[in-house]
Amino acid sequence: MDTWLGNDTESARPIRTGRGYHGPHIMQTELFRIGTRGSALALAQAHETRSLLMQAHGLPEEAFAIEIISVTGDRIQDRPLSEAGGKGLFTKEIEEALLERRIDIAVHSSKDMPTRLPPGLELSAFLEREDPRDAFIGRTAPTLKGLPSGAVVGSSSLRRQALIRRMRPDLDVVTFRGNVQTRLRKLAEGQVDGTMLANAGLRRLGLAHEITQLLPLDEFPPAPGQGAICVEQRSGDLRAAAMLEPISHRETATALACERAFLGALDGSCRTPIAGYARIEGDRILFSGLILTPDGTKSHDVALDGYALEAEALGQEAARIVRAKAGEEFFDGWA
Ligand SMILES: NCc1[nH]cc(CCC(=O)O)c1CC(=O)O
Repeated sequence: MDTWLGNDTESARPIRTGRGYHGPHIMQTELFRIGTRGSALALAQAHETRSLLMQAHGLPEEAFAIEIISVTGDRIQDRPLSEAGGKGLFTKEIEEALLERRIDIAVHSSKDMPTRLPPGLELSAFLEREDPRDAFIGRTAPTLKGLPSGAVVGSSSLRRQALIRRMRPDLDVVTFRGNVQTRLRKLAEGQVDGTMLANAGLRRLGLAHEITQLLPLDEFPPAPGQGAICVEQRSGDLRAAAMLEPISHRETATALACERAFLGALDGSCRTPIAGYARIEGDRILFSGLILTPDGTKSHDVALDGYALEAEALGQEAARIVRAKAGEEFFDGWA
């Protein structure tokens, strides 16, 4: 068994943790393995999670191993992911590693997580959410509204493409893939006049200075889960649950339960432009959702509030409302 204190019985003493849990099931000297994709953003998120765990449990860095796992979504670079089909392009191999016990937890962007997880796995922690807004990075104009007619904006997200077309039908929206750094390089090379990325991701990468405009939430609502890191574990793994419990952020978890219920009830796939954002105020939750056609010409919105305790039911209710407003034919053409 790998331990970070070595197998020498002298040094393999139990660790006292600050707020510790001391159940007999917990082998505190055993390495805790954190699985992640290898992109710079994924690694930044895994490091952030590790720091929080170190702080919460008074553990040194050596208590953790960060395991990089290659996923299909990162290997496909030549076509839009919506064409590659299937859900979980960023999660499948990582979830296999979890189920095979090669890792103890997996750190993800909530936005990339399918609403239904494989049996035996669960999302057991959501870290405090970063700013959920989308950011515009303009090369020839600082704002989306300031771009001249015919300017080219690159985005790989169907939601962003639809929202840009809704706001500026006169722009040329092109598919733009690659990780954050690749997209910034393509922008600098002049392939496009501007691009959109999540403020949260840019901040985590120390690239917030590249942003020329932050889009308001009402004009440019984010994807469900945007800006929130989530952690997945095997159901019933008490050691992982105890490790994650102190770093989980309750308000974020509540907001995410609502947003993911909305997405799940709409059966959101990669081909459906769906936006949804929930915020907590005291014991209340306020949700707004939007569905669009990919060309941005038609959209239906919904805004609801309720008790935070009913977050999931509120998300489902919002989905029913927006579905009824849109009519089933709205989904037919492009579902
Ligand atoms: N699909 C890629 C992805 N997944 C999560 C983020 C941003 C970080 C976040 O939303 O937490 C990004 C990049 C982007 O949209 O700019």
